[in-house]
Parts: sequence; C-alpha cells; structure tokens
Amino acid sequence: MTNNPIIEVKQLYKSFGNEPALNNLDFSVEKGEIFGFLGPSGAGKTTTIKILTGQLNQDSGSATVLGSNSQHFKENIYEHIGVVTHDSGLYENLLAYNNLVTFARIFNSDKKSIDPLLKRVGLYNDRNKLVKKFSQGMKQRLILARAILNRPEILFLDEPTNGIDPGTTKEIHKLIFELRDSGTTIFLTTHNMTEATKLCDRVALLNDGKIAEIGSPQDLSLKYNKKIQFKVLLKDNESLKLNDSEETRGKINWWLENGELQTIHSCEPTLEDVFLQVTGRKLK
Ligand SMILES: Nc1ncnc2c1ncn2[C@@H]1O[C@H](COP(=O)(O)OP(=O)(O)OP(=O)(O)O)[C@@H](O)[C@H]1O
Repeated sequence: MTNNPIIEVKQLYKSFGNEPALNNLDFSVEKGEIFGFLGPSGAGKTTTIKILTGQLNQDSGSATVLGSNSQHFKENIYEHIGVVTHDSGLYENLLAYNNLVTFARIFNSDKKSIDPLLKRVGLYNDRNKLVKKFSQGMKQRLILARAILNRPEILFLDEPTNGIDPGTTKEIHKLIFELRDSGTTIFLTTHNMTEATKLCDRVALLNDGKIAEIGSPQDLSLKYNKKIQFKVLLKDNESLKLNDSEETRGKINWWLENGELQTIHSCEPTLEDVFLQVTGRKLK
C-alpha cells in the first residue's frame, strides 16, 4: 500500500460533558482502501464520522480530509465526499427518482446518471414509487445511491447494513467493492466483525474512544493467534479440535498417510476473538 493518506487524524479528542467520547485518536486512511472502524455501541464511531464530515467540531487535535482541515471545510468539499449516516433523511413524499433529481440539482450532477445508478442499487423498477412506501432496505439503498450520485472520492458509511436483511446486505457489500475498485476510498463503521473481515482492507478496533489496534483483519488475526489449533474432520465423520503439539502433528501425518483425513483447517482467531483479547470485552 502506498503512503498516500486521504484522511489524517492526529490526537483527536472530543468530550460530551466530562466523558471523553474520543480520546486522542491517531490514524490515517490511504487512498483507495476500505477502512473500517469497528467497535461496540458507544465506542465513538458516529462521533468520528461526524467530525470527519464537518458535522461536529472536536475539542482538540486535528482531522484532515482530502487535504482540508475538517473544522474549516469549504462548501465544495461535499462535491467530493458522500455520507450515509443514521439520520440521512430522504423526502418521504417524493418518488425515489425525484429524490435523486433533487440531489442531482444540489450537486450539479447530470440527471442522466440517475437511471444507471438506480439500476446499480436494484431500485430501477421502483423508481416511480413514493419513498414512504419503501422498506428499510430499499431506503438504505436509495440513501447510498444519493451518496454516490456525485461520484465522491471518499464515501463515509455509518453502519451501512445495520438492520438490513441478508439479501440487501449482500448487494450493498457488492456495491462497496465496486466503488472501491473504481477508486473510491471507503470509511465505514460497523459492530459486525463478519462484515469488517469481509469488506475491510484495514480496521481500527475502537473501544471507549480509544484505538486498541489497527491492521488488516488477517494481520490482526495472525498477531493474536496465541494458541495454534487445528480443526480436523476424519473419514468416519468424527470432528476434532486439536492443540498444536508434536503428538497432534504425528496424528495428522498418520491420518494423511492412511487416507483417514477428510478436511483440516487451522483455527485463527476471528476479529471478534481479537477484540475480546485486546479490550477484554465483546463487540455487542
Ligand atoms: N450529542 C451527544 N451528547 C452527549 N453524549 C453524546 C452525544 N453524542 C455521542 N455521545 C456519547 O459519546 C459516546 C460515543 O457515541 P457514538 O455515537 O459516537 O458511539 P457509536 O460507537 O457510534 O455507537 P453506536 O454503535 O451505538 O452508534 C457515547 O458514550 C455517547 O453516549
């Protein structure tokens, strides 16, 4: 990965009353990566997104996005970033298509891009329906379509699939990969470790407003793989979980030589396990 930060955060601190919500965060996001902020409820994920998108000011420290200080964004920054948060509203009494027309006008985007975009998020056949008749998943896809209408360089997604059915989640994941592949940098928050493992090039594990670890899901999993174990399925369908030892390796060799082995996997810790090891708490 090149050293080309598109987001740079230094000693970012924010408190509400006496409680720090963000306690001196330091991290950077490289151009073109999917970067995940992973943490339980109340960890500070939304607060971070709000500061990075100029919706909230920090108490101290700095956040630089596309070379601009987040406390002094010029209006045109929003031509380059897309934001999807819990309170991203839609015009409920407008048709889906007209919702996007309204935003295309604000962003000075070409109306011609609306239909292909509606097809891309699977809403083309519903474009002439009122948004108030949409399901939660359809609304989420329309909000996503709106956020990418102006082809942003960075897309901020706050819990993009929270409360969304598995089918829509899969479509949203596909779209996120397509956007990354076409050069968009994605900053997303989630408390879903399966989602983070699947989507993110790197994750920051956030706990009580502090970053406990940063790295690729694979590197973190290997770093915290303290107790090496193997999961073995034998030909007679016996399933075993074995700690790594000379005895285990001897058994595995014997099963291999005698055609007794059906499958064998090493058991690296999941991000959820890593989170528990690093912070002493579960993600949910
Ligand atoms: N406007 C506010 N006023 C007071 N406290 C706030 C405010 N916004 C956030 N907080 C507090 O700051 C901390 C971080 O909140 P934040 O919403 O950033 O967490 P989160 O990780 O996004 O949680 P969730 O996954 O539930 O959305 C929490 O303790 C929350 O109660």
